[in-house]
Amino acid sequence: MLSIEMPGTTVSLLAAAIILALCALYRAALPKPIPGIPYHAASSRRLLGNVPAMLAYITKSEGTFITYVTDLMDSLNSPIIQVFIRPFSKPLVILADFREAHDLMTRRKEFDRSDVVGDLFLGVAPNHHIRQKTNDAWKAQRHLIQDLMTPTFLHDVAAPAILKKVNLLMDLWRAKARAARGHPWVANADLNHMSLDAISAFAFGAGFEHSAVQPDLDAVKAQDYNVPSSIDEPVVFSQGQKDQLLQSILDLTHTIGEVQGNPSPRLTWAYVMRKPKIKEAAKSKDDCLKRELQDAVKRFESGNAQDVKLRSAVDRMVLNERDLAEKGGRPPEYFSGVMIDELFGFIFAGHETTSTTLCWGLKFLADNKDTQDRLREALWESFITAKEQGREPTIEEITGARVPYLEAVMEEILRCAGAASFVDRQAMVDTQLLGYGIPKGTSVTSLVTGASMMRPAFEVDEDRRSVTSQSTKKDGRDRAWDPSDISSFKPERWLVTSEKGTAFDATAGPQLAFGLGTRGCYGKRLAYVEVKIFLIVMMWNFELLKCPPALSGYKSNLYMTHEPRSCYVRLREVGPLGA
Ligand code: HEM
Repeated sequence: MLSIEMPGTTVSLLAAAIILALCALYRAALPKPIPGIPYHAASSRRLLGNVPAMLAYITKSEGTFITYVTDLMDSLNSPIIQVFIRPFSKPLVILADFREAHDLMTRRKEFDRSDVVGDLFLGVAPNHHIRQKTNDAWKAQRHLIQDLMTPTFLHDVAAPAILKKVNLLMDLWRAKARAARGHPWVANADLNHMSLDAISAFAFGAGFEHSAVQPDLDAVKAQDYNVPSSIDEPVVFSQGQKDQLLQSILDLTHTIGEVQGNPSPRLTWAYVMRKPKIKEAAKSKDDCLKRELQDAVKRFESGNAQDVKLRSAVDRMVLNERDLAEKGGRPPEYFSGVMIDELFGFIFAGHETTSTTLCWGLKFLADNKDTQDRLREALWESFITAKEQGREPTIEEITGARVPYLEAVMEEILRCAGAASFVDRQAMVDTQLLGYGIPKGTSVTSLVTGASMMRPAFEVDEDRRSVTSQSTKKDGRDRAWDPSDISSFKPERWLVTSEKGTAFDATAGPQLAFGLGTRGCYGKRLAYVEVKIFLIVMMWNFELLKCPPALSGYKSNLYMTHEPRSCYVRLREVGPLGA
């Protein structure tokens, strides 16, 4: 047997070298606070930074990362703090000040899309433009999905398809309301499935054969339900079996939530994407997207492209790629990774964000009867012909209507929900924020429902603000909510009254729900269309009754979006079609 003998001094030197290397590694992993920006002192001395304190807080208070940093900001009395959540990485800077966030996103060229967001979608859509910095490649890729948010496309193609899906949800709710006989039931999945059907209809057309709501409706109709003895006890409805494709899509989007806030997202993705279930889900999703693209290409190639009616976002993207290829003198790449990921992007960016917003909306409306009554009155007045004829408003009536109170309700739901709870940017150079030095590469995340948005703002010395932020104030273009009712759900804050009457003012005060600036939400207009159709049709058909306090809490979960923990509905049929 071969044995290696080492002299004692060599062993000691080796041991010392290992100890030194471990010490250096330990030091490198320890948080490196950015000078001046407040932080939790004890966390700065721990390898895992704020993570242990945050987990303890979340367990104790049933809070989330959002409530943790909000409380930390309060205790440090600062609109800007830093937290340490990734070993070996720069601190994450958290900002809760609308004026500075607005300035940073709309006027400060030193900030761009952050790597944190890029990492979040790495596994499911590595080629999606959300991961790119704002450069020529990003601009070129956005051409692929141009014209999808024009009023013509939204009103003529998207809205009718979405209305069909909302109507299917109304059928489900009629069936449930009749079976529930005044009892509440949990509605998160209903809205989640309707939003998945709606965004799929936008992406693939109203004729897309997969539906998440239909099996739920079939399941409710197939069963007799016994209601509990107490009227406040919820009825538990069984869900239908989803087909393989929709289940795959749900599984894939769910993985994004698992990676959110993870200290090493790249490693996690490498692991997650190798799981057999997720690998299979990704294949099933890719096969479906390729099939949809192939069908669209075939339709356009078999006839005169000008005469083929646009049915979906896939159709528009195929035409865009054809035109871009022609202009660039290259063959079209209809089935590239970029086309596939951009298409899937509609779903991962537009599905849960919208359904979570609607879940919060149901809660706010159920708990604010006056708002609900006023909204229904405003809708009855706007769609007077439909009401008199005892029918639902048509899609033309819906898309053509401007109802100030409805717009105010939508804006207020978006403000209070904060479904996408952070808006990220990254410093591309060494720069300044609220008077503190921000090293190049630092990610800065703005809280969508933090101070100045849903809580009174922190005081900030004017001279700590950026030059551009100061000039906004001097020009009288800064906006702030009245701190006395900033936390309340109050649609009226978005209305202005003049001698011409009452109008909706989108600039009445701070709003960060869709981010801001060049990298603000691409799908914002589609989201408004979906929320508008849903609210009109839902208000037309149902009254949302208050649920018992035990089912009406405002605690939330933070996965991919900021979701209400309990979203129950108790529905009574109303209106011209009501019982
Ligand atoms: C109520 C629903 C929605 C909310 C609350 C929401 C919110 C957001 C937010 C906060 C951002 C980041 C903006 C920024 O960094 O400034 C974003 C980006 C984005 N959203 Fe939405 N979104 C919604 C619906 C949609 C829909 C329906 C789609 C597509 C069909 C969509 C597609 C996107 C895309 C592609 C981006 C990335 C844009 C870029 O990086 O250039 N979103 N969204």
